[in-house]
Amino acid sequence: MNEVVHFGAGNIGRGFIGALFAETGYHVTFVDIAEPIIDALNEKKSYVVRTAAENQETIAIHNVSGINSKKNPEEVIDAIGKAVYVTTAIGPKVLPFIAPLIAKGIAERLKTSDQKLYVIACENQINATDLLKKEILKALDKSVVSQLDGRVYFLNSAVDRIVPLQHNDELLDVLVEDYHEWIVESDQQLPGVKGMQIVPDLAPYIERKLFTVNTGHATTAYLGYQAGKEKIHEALRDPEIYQDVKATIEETGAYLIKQYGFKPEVHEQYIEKILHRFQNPKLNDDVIRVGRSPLRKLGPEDRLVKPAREAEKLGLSFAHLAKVIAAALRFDVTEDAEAVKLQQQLKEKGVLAVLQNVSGLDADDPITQEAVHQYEQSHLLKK
Ligand SMILES: NC(=O)c1ccc[n+]([C@@H]2O[C@H](COP(=O)([O-])OP(=O)(O)OC[C@H]3O[C@@H](n4cnc5c(N)ncnc54)[C@H](O)[C@@H]3O)[C@@H](O)[C@H]2O)c1
Ligand SMILES: O=P(O)(O)OC[C@@H](O)[C@@H](O)[C@H](O)[C@H](O)CO
Repeated sequence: MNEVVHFGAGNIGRGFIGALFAETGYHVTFVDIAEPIIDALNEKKSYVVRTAAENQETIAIHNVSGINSKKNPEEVIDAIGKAVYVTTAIGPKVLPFIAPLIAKGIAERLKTSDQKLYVIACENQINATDLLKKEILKALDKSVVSQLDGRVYFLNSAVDRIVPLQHNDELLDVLVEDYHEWIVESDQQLPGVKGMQIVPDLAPYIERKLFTVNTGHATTAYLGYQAGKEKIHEALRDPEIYQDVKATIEETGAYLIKQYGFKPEVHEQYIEKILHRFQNPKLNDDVIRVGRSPLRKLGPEDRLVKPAREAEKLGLSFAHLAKVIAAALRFDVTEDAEAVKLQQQLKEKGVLAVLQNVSGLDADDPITQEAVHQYEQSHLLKK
């Protein structure tokens, strides 16, 4: 049986990427640091994925196991030696921490195997695999780096499936939406995986996904949080929030259409489909999950600031995006380490310094000015 090593046995790992591999017929070794999940994987060797849909589908996932990378890194190195794919879904900021172990696995593998290995980061970040590759290369000797060509391939990808926080009776089971899309950039055929789509140029796909699904999601979360909503579908029941979310992804849409030549009517259908997905009450998705890690989401290349800057460059509207940037600054969730850091920085340094340091936005940038204006307005609103 062909082998896959997947880092991150969390919601997307078990509910999407790992599940697709297992359904295709691969054995999936999940690598994680969450002991209970790894123990349960090794004990049960299976779990169930259920779709949050009217006609619920129940998919039994078999041929899975786990390795705790903190306790047994040498087992991870062995598993990489036998794998066809190494994939990740752990969050982009964690990639640099797992890269040295993947590098060790690759170095050992190259001593004995000529089989091709495909490395794919499945994270919500543009070119996440490039980032992982850079970190892996840093950890490898030059003599090993020179052997990678034609043997180890690093492929960027875009992943789309909403998997909320889980509240199931069984620890490993996962509730997911039925919609899913996994697009991998490659100029050659890859060993088959059910549901994986291969394209020669990922840019239009990843930007369309990140700047529509994730921009719209973040907008719902941050405006929803400000309005005291707990759930994404509840936030969208508020007509004002719904209008703001739609207007924000119309702004990113105008940029995407101009940049990539998407047909406006087709893009409009894409937007409508996404709004429909967000409103699924069976997902019961939390505002706090979707708004998580606001420092990452306010980053210069992420879902809010990047499309605002692109719109600005093209002379398009960015007022709604600026409003969401302001709302993100109000995300004050004590369980979220980045939200705590953000609020601390706002208190100590002020909003202009935060927008400069976190988002790379200068004080005299019209996006900054609009965001600061909205930030002050939202303060008045809150009181
Ligand atoms: N949940 C979604 O709807 C969704 C959809 C598309 C993409 N994504 C992306 O997928 C990635 C994972 O998201 P998620 O929702 O599955 O998160 P999650 O928190 O459910 O899963 C992440 C897993 O990574 C593990 N992990 C953390 N640090 C680790 C380390 N050093 N070594 C090994 N494992 C480690 C955690 O223990 C956890 O099990 C993120 O980049 C996210 O943006 C999520
Ligand atoms: O995972 P994040 O924190 O980058 O973003 C939160 C959600 O928007 C995200 O997980 C979506 O559910 C997902 O990207 C849908 O494909």
